[in-house]
Amino acid sequence: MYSTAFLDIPALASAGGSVQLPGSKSISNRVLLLAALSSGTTAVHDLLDSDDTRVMLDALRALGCQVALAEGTTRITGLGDARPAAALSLFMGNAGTAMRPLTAALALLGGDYTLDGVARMRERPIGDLVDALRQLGCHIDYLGTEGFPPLRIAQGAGVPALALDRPVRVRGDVSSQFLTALLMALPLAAKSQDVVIEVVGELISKPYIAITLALLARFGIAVTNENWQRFRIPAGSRYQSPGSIHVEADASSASYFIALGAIAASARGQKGIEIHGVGLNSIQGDIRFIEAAQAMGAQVSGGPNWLRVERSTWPLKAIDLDCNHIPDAAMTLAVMALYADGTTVLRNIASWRVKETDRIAAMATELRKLGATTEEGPDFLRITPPATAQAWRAASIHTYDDHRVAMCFSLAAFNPAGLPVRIEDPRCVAKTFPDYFETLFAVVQPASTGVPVICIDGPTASGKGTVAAKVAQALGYHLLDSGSIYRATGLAARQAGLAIGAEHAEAIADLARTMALRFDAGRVLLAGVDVSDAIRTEQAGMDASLVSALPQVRTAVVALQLGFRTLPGLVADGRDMGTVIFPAAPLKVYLTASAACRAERRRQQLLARGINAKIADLRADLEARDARDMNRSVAPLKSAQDALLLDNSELTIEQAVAQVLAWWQQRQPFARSAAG
Ligand SMILES: Nc1ncnc2c1ncn2[C@@H]1O[C@H](COP(=O)(O)OP(=O)(O)OP(=O)(O)O)[C@@H](O)[C@H]1O
Ligand SMILES: Nc1ccn([C@@H]2O[C@H](COP(=O)(O)O)[C@@H](O)[C@H]2O)c(=O)n1
Repeated sequence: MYSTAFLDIPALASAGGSVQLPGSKSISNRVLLLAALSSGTTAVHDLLDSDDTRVMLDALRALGCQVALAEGTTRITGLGDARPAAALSLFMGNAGTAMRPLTAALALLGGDYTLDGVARMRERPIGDLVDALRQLGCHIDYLGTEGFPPLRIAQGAGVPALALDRPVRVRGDVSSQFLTALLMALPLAAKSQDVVIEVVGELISKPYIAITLALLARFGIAVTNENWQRFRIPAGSRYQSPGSIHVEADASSASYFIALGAIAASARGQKGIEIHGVGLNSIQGDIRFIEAAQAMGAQVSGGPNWLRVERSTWPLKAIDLDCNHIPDAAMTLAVMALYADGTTVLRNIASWRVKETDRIAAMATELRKLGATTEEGPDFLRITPPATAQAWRAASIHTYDDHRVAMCFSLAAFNPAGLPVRIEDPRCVAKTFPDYFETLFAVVQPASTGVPVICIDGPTASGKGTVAAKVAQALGYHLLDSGSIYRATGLAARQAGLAIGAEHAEAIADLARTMALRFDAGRVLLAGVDVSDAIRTEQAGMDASLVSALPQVRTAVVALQLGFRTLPGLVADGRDMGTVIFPAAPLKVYLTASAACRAERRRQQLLARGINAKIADLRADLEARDARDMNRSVAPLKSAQDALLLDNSELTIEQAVAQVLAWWQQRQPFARSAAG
């Protein structure tokens, strides 16, 4: 997951391969609550692991449910007749699928609870649900603004006598989650008589209600659906754990990859994108996004648990669509509209205004930043794509703490202008799809501009490694510590009993080419053994300097280094990154510091490892190493002609990092366009 301030996605050209989607958020949180309300233990397979499901799990644990995770299966032991003795404060984050159903369930369980969430949750309406529960006789108070969280459910003395002799009425035209919440909770009250729920107004998002009904049936509650207007829960209803249940992958998450297949040219040798975990028979309403994508020109095939999507009509066809049946996935259509042959209109999407953010306003604003023309109404959005490739702009997409905004705008990186897209706060995808960007990067290829590389070269102990690691971390880029490749080669040569010199150049080059070197979470593994410390000694540095002077060895490790250049970008540190390995890199830094300063830094570094070395010796060693690195015949250490010099003798690490990042920002197009 990317936890950086922003994530720059370079211009993309094609896609191909297969993706496995995470479990559905809607199904996961419904299953968790139903398992909690049942007696016995339910084994939940493929549960989504995300912010919103964690919120639900935390709440269930606080209520007294046992939750155990082992080998990808979550086991929930239901509450049975147990109730928490003391008052509980529950934090719901921004998870509507936890806040609404838990409010109803807790009101019907009895007890004292406070339910709150993040600032946006306090703006998301819940009044219609609370009204319905109050009608029944439940005691619920608002602790802030009327109609919005935080709430207090105050039924320490137990659930009051409920008015079940008449239908419970709830509005269906603001959020279908209110009805879902009642449907999941009211079986608790349907003991000696049927409970009837009556929908007031047109019921929106019926497919989500269909999911609720299907899952209730799996947990033993057979609700009668009377034309989506009345729902009857039969007397004597009891939640019964199915024992084991599988969570289908998220159909809304599939929308980004369906759109990807529709937008991106197939990568060489590939036939579009294959999506696993959800298929044509999905119980989720958002699967009907496929029909919308097909209407725009996508070619979609599939089976029970998989889909394949290929680009067909190009440009895509503009559509005018009532999106009430696919409220979440329809946001993806708004970005597909950027690639259409005219104006697309998405209608009947008023519910977007009360989601994680006001999604109509958010989408309109961010699409405009890219160069599109948009018009928004109370329940529609009209999108006209940029008229020409030149009319596209590199935008920094504000994501409003809304996972779907972040995910769907990643697809703007296929713009014909070859511009990158900046996604602000990429971590927000953790709500439903923590590894979204990693999954995307595994199946897309960059445009001709390539994957960006920042090179940081310089002499020994100038701070290259430290600065490079921090720059990479700030940008979410990969890191190539090229020195460690030479260090590992030196170690491998010693282990093989080879003296390091020209006479063994071929043998050492063979070792370098074939050694099983792996970089894993900051550790260096040689033939499966962690050699991170062994290659950091002063002797290993000298050996590295010797092997790196052998031309055969340098050639042997070129491909390995080039292989690090993967999406979304690379920071490479070494001696010849900017001069030889990545000569076209868009930013090259030559990082240096005075010899005295570098020797002192090295002394401090060794002291931290409990090694006391003389500063004069250290300085002599590093000057000898620099001299060899600078004077060897191949790829000598020198500043690339187009490198920027950074002498950090007088800088802190943070200042050096800030300078490199500032130079990188100057090379980005976002700053200019973000204001526009
Ligand atoms: N302003 C600074 N910038 C970078 N590093 C600094 C700075 N001040 C102190 N240091 C310290 O200098 C030491 C050497 O840094 P580092 O190991 O990153 O250098 P290097 O150039 O990668 O060395 P080598 O060439 O041996 O791999 C580290 O302990 C680092 O914390
Ligand atoms: N691109 C590179 C990187 C390193 N070397 C040689 O390896 C030695 C060790 O490098 P460190 O950065 O880990 O200290 C270094 O002294 C160089 O001789 C290289 O040649 N090219």
